[in-house]
Amino acid sequence: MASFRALRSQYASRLKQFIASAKEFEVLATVPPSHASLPKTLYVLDSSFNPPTRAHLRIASSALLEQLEPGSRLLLLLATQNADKPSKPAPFEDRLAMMELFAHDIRSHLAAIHSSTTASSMEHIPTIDIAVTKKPYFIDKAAAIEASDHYPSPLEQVHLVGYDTLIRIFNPKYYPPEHTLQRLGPLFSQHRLRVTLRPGDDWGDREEQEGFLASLARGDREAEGAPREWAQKIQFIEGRKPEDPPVSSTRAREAAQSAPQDLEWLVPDNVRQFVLSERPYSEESPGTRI
Ligand SMILES: Nc1ncnc2c1ncn2[C@@H]1O[C@H](COP(=O)(O)OP(=O)(O)OP(=O)(O)O)[C@@H](O)[C@H]1O
Ligand SMILES: NC(=O)c1ccc[n+]([C@@H]2O[C@H](COP(=O)(O)O)[C@@H](O)[C@H]2O)c1
Repeated sequence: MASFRALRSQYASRLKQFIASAKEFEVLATVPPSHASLPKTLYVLDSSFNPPTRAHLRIASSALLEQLEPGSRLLLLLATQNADKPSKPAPFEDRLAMMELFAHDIRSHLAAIHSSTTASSMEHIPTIDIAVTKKPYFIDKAAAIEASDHYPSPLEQVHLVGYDTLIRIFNPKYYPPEHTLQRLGPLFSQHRLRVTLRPGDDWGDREEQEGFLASLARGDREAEGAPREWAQKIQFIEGRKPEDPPVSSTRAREAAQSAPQDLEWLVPDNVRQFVLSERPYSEESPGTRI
């Protein structure tokens, strides 16, 4: 693995080229870098990776463990523009460097689980792509990935999101000028969502979250343009256990500033080393921002 500084500067220059280009989506790196076989399923984890956390690790690895076979591929996707937060002149290169370190964390995690069940080889551990997009909405991210010559076509995408993001995908305010959910049609005709429950004060308890899918399946959202059949394209996954503390990037950024010992359970090992060594969230650092 390259040094943290070298990683950051590699990504800074690749990112600059991407931003200056007309491209909407680009794979900047692949872990491991060798030529991988063509994927049959593409799992996509879109995040701000600010920083990648153990929640992201669980979301990605539980999906990949469902079918640990050659043919699954994971795409870690960073959007240079967010649906809600204003874009800022950003040192995204820190996040991209952390995404690459996170890719190694995911592969080590999968290898450790795999080797405890079989005589292991890294061959079965999925390849991970690190990519950027200029598109903030999932419908456009999915279309930009489809249009990319990096992957075979057609290829089913499984978007890995938390419950809070599912709610936002189903908010008609994002789909002007008609503001109907029909715009999600192309996403659900070809792709799926794998949603991790995120029980808590902000988004309701587990029963309330499961109620979302039941309501969609009953046809309660058809007047807004969401046919009941879409419920079959959405899989709900158990989140953290009630006794475990909630993990978020916000909490990891706070820990980096005031309780670095908590980073141990908030972020995976390689990411933690980067955060402790490069201090992207310290007051003086130009990397501090949401
Ligand atoms: N603890 C969690 N449980 C379930 N889903 C999660 C969790 N953490 C993140 N996700 C999901 O992972 C995706 C990427 O997360 P994101 O980068 O927004 O992390 P975050 O921790 O919510 O960030 P921040 O705290 O900076 O708002 C989103 O779809 C989000 O819903
Ligand atoms: N309707 C949508 O597709 C939609 C709505 C809100 C957020 N998003 C995206 O979800 C991702 C996570 O957003 P936050 O970092 O704000 O939690 C971002 O890439 C954001 O642009 C998409």
